[in-house]
Amino acid sequence: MPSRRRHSYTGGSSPATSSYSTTSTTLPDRSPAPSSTTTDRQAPNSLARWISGIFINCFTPPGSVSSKSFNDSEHDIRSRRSSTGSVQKHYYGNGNGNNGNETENQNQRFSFDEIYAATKNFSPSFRIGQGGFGTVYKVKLRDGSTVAVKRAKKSLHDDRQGAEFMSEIKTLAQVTHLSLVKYYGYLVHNDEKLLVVEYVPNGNLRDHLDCKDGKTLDMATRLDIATDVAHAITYLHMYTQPPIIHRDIKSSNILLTDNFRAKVADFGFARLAPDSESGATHVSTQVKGTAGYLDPEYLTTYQLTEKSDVYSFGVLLVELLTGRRPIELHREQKERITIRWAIKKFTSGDTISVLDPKLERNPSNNLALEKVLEMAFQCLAPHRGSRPSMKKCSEILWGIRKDYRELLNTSL
Ligand SMILES: Nc1ncnc2c1ncn2[C@@H]1O[C@H](COP(=O)(O)OP(=O)(O)OP(=O)(O)O)[C@@H](O)[C@H]1O
Repeated sequence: MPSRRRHSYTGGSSPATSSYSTTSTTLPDRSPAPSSTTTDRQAPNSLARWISGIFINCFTPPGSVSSKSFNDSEHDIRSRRSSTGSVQKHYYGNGNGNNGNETENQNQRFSFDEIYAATKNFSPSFRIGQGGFGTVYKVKLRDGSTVAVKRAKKSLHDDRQGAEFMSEIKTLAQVTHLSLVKYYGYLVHNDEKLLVVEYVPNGNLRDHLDCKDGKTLDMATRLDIATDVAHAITYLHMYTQPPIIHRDIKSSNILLTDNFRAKVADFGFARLAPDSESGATHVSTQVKGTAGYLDPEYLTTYQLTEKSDVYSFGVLLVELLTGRRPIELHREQKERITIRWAIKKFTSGDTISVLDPKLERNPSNNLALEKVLEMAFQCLAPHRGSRPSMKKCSEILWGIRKDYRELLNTSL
């Protein structure tokens, strides 16, 4: 498992963007939602300071989430005071919530008891992952289907985590796309909260880049994955109403199918994007995401737009091509921040040296590296206004993939 690096930036020292220069071309933004915000502050000065800021500020103050993102009335949540005086919330769906099992899922095909039995009381042998939200289990249901169950950490069962949990559910419930992990439902049972989602069988992208299964992802597969992810985020930004900003695009949130197609997971941090009609912008009092992937302009302004996802996607592209994590602390200083190192190499004309050493140097791989990196650096522009939309990224990637295949076929 990759180490967890989720951090919340809580203010204090001014986080900063990099002083690097990107390639000069600026792609037109075709995103329908406004990506500029009411204030456009000065770009900060140093990526290094920004990174260190993240490490210094790596905590989330309890109760600091500003808004509860689940609408009680919409979901028939009935609050009542328990004998101990604490407020308990119960979720009623189809009326099948017997034995303390309550579910919001209208077409319930699983119950808490079933999941509890199938995992032998959440035995570690059914565990497939661990994240900030809690532990993930692989569960075979009685109808023969397999699902992934995310069990919320008990220590996080406070209002803050509750809001996050509801946020994830609400967001997931809205979206259906081949390249997004499907939502099935959730269960609340006493102090247990379980989120039930589509099981994606082939692990996460980070583990594959680390060759945990002993096999290297070839360039064609990496391009397919990049294209799938671009399509999924484009869908969130353009085809959901209101638009959804993922907020936590990273390699451990990219899950792979048996055919190595990508599905974007983990909407726990997702928030609804600014409403394009009203022109409102989301100003959050706390920044969430993962160190190394966070948009520096979001860190400075606290204003969230789709372009924050574009930035994280740029980091992900560099990770896909180099095989390196966004932050590699074991390396010498000048190579620790992978995007900085890659940008330096690219601008000095030494692009080829950043290619994942596990990949063959050949004309088609070199072409893909050059083209994808060029686009990645546009995504990483310090100012969001200079970044392409995800739709534009999808189009460019599609073209790169086509050129790559053609060159590959001619050189065979
Ligand atoms: N739907 C799923 N199908 C298969 N495996 C999954 C699924 N969801 C999560 N996993 C596995 O569990 C791991 C942990 O997932 P989780 O989303 O809880 O945390 P994370 O993305 O690694 O970290 P963070 O909490 O910081 O986002 C994933 O990296 C993946 O390997």
